[in-house]
Amino acid sequence: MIQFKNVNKTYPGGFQALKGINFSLEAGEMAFLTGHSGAGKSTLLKLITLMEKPTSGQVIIDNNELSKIRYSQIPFVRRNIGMIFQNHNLLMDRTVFDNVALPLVIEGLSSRQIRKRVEAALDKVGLATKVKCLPYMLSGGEQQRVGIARAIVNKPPIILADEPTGNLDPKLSLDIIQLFEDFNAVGVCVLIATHDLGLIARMKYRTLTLKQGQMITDGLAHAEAV
Ligand SMILES: Nc1ncnc2c1ncn2[C@@H]1O[C@H](COP(=O)(O)OP(=O)(O)OP(=O)(O)O)[C@@H](O)[C@H]1O
Repeated sequence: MIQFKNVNKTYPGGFQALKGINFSLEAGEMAFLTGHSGAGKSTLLKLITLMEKPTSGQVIIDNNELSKIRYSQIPFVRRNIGMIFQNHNLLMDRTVFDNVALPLVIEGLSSRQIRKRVEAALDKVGLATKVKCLPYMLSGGEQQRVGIARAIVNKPPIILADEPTGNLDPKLSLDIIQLFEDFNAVGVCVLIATHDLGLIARMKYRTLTLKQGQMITDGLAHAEAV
C-alpha cells in the first residue's frame, strides 16, 4: 500500500532530511514512525501526501509511483489518504459538522450523502452529540477526534497521523490509538508518527525509527530512547 524505494530528500538549501529510505507497509498494516525531533518523520509523511517530492528514489502508493502522477491527479491520490495533525487543523469558525463534511463537499457529494457520512463518522469517534458545536467548545481530545472523523469520513484505505496524541494525557492518547486500531481492524493501513516512546512500548506494533534521516530500525516496538 505504501512503498519507499531508496528515497532521498534534500531540501532547497542543501539539508538532507531523508537518506536511502526503504520500507513497505501492506494494506491492513499498522505501524509507528518515531525518531528525534528533526529526524525526518514529517518529511516522510509529506512525501506520501505529495506535499514534498523526493530528490531521488521512488514513493509508491497503492501501485502508483508518485513521480508519475500528473498535477491534476494529485487530489485523487490524496483522497485515498486520511491525514491527522497534532494541532487538529480545524476551521475554528465552522461547526463540528462543517469541519467533518469538508472533504465530502470538495468531492461534490449530495447533502443527503454528506449528512449520512458525517453522522456515521462522528458516531464512530463518539461525538454524535457535538455536531453543532464550534471547535472552541470542545476539549483537546474531542477536537482531535473531530480531526480524525474528518480524516476518515470518505473511508480512505490509508491513515497517516503526525503526532496525533502530542497534547493529550496518557488515557486520551490510548483512546485515540484504540480508534486507529478499530480502523486498522477493518483493513485500513495506519502509519502514526510520534515521539511518545511510552505509548509505542505499550502497543507492540511494528516501529520504524528514523535517526538523522536514516531508518535505523524497522521492527517490533522497543522503548529505547533515540
Ligand atoms: N521546507 C524545509 N526546508 C528546509 N529544511 C526543512 C524543511 N522542512 C524540514 N526541514 C528540515 O528537515 C529536517 C527534518 O524535518 P522534519 O520536520 O521531517 O522532522 P521531524 O522528525 O518531523 O521533527 P519533529 O519531531 O520536530 O516534528 C529538519 O532538520 C528540518 O529543519
